[in-house]
Amino acid sequence: MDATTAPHRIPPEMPQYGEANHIFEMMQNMLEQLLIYRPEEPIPFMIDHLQQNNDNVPKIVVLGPPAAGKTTIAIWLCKHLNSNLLTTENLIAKEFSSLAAGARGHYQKAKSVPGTLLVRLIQERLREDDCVKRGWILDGIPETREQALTIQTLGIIPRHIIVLSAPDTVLIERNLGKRIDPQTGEIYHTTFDWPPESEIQNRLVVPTGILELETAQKLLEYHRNIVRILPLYPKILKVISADQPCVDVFYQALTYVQTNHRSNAPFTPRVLLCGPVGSGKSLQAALLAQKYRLVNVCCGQLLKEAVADKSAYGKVIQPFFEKEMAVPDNIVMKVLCQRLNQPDCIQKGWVLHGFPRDLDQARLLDRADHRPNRVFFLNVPLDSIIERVTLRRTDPVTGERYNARLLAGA
Ligand SMILES: Nc1nc2c(ncn2[C@@H]2O[C@H](COP(=O)(O)OP(=O)(O)OP(=O)(O)O)[C@@H](O)[C@H]2O)c(=O)[nH]1
Ligand SMILES: Nc1ncnc2c1ncn2[C@@H]1O[C@H](COP(=O)(O)OP(=O)(O)O)[C@@H](O)[C@H]1O
Repeated sequence: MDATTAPHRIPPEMPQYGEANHIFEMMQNMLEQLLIYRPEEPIPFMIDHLQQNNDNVPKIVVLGPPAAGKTTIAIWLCKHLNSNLLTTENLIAKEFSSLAAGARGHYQKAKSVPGTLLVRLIQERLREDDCVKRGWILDGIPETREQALTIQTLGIIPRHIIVLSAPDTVLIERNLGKRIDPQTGEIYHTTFDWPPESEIQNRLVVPTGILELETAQKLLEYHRNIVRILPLYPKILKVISADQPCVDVFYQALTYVQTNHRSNAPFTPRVLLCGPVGSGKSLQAALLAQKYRLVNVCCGQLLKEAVADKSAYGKVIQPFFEKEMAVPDNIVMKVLCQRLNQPDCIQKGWVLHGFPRDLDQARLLDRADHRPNRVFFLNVPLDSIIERVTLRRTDPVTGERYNARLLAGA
């Protein structure tokens, strides 16, 4: 094959650098902001965007019916993630803001704020330094599809959306026990979350809007709106049952908001299967290689092939095989790297098993820039291992491995 038609050899360090530094996601976020804001001067805008370096700060929305625990969970997430809580109440309470003053007027009259005004308040708040640097958590906003669409067009794109859910009857009952600490804004409950300190107990107040009929009306409004909002966020939302202890809801929410979504970045799987002898590494490797068109790299097999081919490395390895001694790590690494550096492994990706077998070998693999991006440990009880290995049969012609019990049953 002449040089002009040979596949371009992509050094493995290129895709690995892109993955390790999330270059694709960084460029994708910047492109998104450019298209949303369409700045007159794109280059200064991009420089400013990159200097903000806030692609990975929390950008969370907590939705749910009344009494589901939105505010409770949002407050706990804010504390844990050191981020900023945005609620209708604290947005309109903002001082020295004509927008907020206008919104307070509406809220005092109708106990609600017009959607367009609320979204402008959010936009104003998110431009502030603390939200840019430490992210934000929106509690119960957007309330309608129209608000969600306006928020999106303003470039306010959440990274995670938590949707709490619980039966209406549970929520109506639960809301009756809601109590608020007027000093700290903390939320408690007469049954599920009563403060131990008598000083706090004595100053708790009963919030408005928690009576059965009021909660039932809010539930109707919520159910009417939520079914029109959720389709706008197909890939970034998680529904969590709020009909369980607060702490359990919180940890499920925290786990979710701390995961990164699968990005559209080009991804070359470099899979490592670890596990004791007989745990099924070879079998799973063959299945993964077939399903995802990966190169199946069995370290033991590579060494045997080198010896069988009488290659330069094979001649060095053979004496170790004959004496049934472990082949030195540096020689194993040379054979392995020779295989992993081949175009098929770089372009298709690989599933490696039988190496590393210890920490020194793992460090050698890491230093050789063949870092796996998916690692699985096959954990099998000892008695199963013993049964499998004793029942293992290998086809001397193909090298295929079988289980005598499964063969007998075949
Ligand atoms: N029941 C059962 N048997 C399995 C499974 N995976 C593998 N085996 C059998 O267990 C034996 C060992 O499987 P292998 O895939 O060779 O295990 P391995 O981890 O590659 O073993 P080594 O290469 O020696 O470390 C074979 O006889 C397989 O047929 C499994 O998931 N369930
Ligand atoms: N998972 C839960 N189990 C029991 N009570 C809860 C739970 N989540 C919240 N609460 C209580 O229910 C009441 C309403 O919680 P709140 O966070 O204000 O809900 P929302 O903001 O969704 O209206 C509060 O008294 C709170 O302590």
